[in-house]
Amino acid sequence: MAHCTNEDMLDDPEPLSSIFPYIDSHTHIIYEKKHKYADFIGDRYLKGSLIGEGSYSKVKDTLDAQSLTRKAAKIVSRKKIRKIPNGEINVRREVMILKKLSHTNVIKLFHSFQDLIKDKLYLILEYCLGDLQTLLDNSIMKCFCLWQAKYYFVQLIDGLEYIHSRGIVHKDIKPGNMLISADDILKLTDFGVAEELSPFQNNDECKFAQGAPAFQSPEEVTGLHDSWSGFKADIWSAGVSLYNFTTGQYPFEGDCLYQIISSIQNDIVVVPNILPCSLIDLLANMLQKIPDNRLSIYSIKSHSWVLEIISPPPEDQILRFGCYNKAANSHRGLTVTPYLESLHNYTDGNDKRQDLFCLQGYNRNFEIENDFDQNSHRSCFPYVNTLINTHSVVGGSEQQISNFGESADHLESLNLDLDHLRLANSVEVIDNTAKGHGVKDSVLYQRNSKTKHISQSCKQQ
Ligand SMILES: Nc1ncnc2c1ncn2[C@@H]1O[C@H](COP(=O)(O)OP(=O)(O)OP(=O)(O)O)[C@@H](O)[C@H]1O
Repeated sequence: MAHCTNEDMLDDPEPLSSIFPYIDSHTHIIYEKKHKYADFIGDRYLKGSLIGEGSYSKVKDTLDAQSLTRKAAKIVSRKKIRKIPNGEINVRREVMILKKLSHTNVIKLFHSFQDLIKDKLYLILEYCLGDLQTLLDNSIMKCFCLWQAKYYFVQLIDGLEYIHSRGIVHKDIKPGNMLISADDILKLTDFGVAEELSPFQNNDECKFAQGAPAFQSPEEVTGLHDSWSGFKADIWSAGVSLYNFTTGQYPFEGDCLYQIISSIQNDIVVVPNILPCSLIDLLANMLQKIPDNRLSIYSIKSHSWVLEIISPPPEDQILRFGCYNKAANSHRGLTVTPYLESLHNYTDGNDKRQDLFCLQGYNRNFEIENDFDQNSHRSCFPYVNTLINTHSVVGGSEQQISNFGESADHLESLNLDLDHLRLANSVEVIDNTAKGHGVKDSVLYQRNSKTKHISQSCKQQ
């Protein structure tokens, strides 16, 4: 255990919350670093820190020890969901629906399982930086520039078109349920209240209203209808989301639920006239109170605002995760590092982690070039050791290759660039096409300011 006095603490970047203080000899406060024990979900997913919390779940940063990619583990407490009406049914429905879906703009579920002893359900999901609601809430203007609003809106419509084509009505479309991946792609999430239409049903009728009231359509909130078009209700919610993206406000508001419902039912939508006419027209037609008068996905995709090209604004006008907080990294640093250290009994002192510059690799047969002894390398760099070991047991399936991405940019998005492991630009990926799948293994590191290279032998399978 590392000890340090309170003077030492001044230079210690470790947040105080992770340090346990106690009093020694009346004069000094001695701080003892809280030990982090490696905790796996199953024998494959190493848990990192909490990245989000829902009403019955916690979402944790996770390293997939097989593919060495970053994932998000949604951990659902069954004890909590038993107290929520339909709680367990909703989670099971979400898993069932996600398993059937595969689209760029829908969150990917890699794995789901339960732990009967801990009474928990686990969903291993694609890792994202956060949701659009958080991004908007943390911005000054609370809205996107038109270019960025359109960038996300088009992806939202693509995602909706896909799920509708698979007979799924989302029922809870809102910015909080749109996650953004590290490569800035919108992912629809939270299918807990989604409805899967029966294959024998010849329409998209839904009977149960769910989701956030401010985003619900008039036909859902009034309670006057036995059923309504699920697809048109999702389009209404997408219209409310677009209104929010571009104005920072909601088209129908109120101080209480009754006022919101009354506004949705009765108020005419007012769009600020500083917005372009084509956008005003799109919003007005997506927010038509009569579902039959509302635009279809097809007409939204061919609407003039969607088709017209907007030039991107300067980078500082685009909202990014972390940009509202200068100290934060726009790609959150991987938080499993201390757990990896614990797993490998890493002790600091002469902190060789600082030497490590870049790490990326894929699959089998690493050879250590030049003077760097393999064994000392392993003891000095527990991370590399872990990664090499896990590589050696990984097969070369297409799935893993696609997890690894296609370019240096994409590799960066995998967020292996934690505090101690920074990606160098020179990560090399060759032939990522269906032809060969030959991803060139590469582990670059720097020691004593000298870049070295653990080279690869990439045989194609
Ligand atoms: N795949 C993911 N990658 C990164 N962060 C995520 C991921 N999934 C969820 N989160 C974060 O975790 C938070 C909680 O997500 P979760 O889906 O459990 O609950 P929620 O839908 O936001 O809340 P509730 O269940 O109360 O409706 C989200 O707000 C989001 O910021």
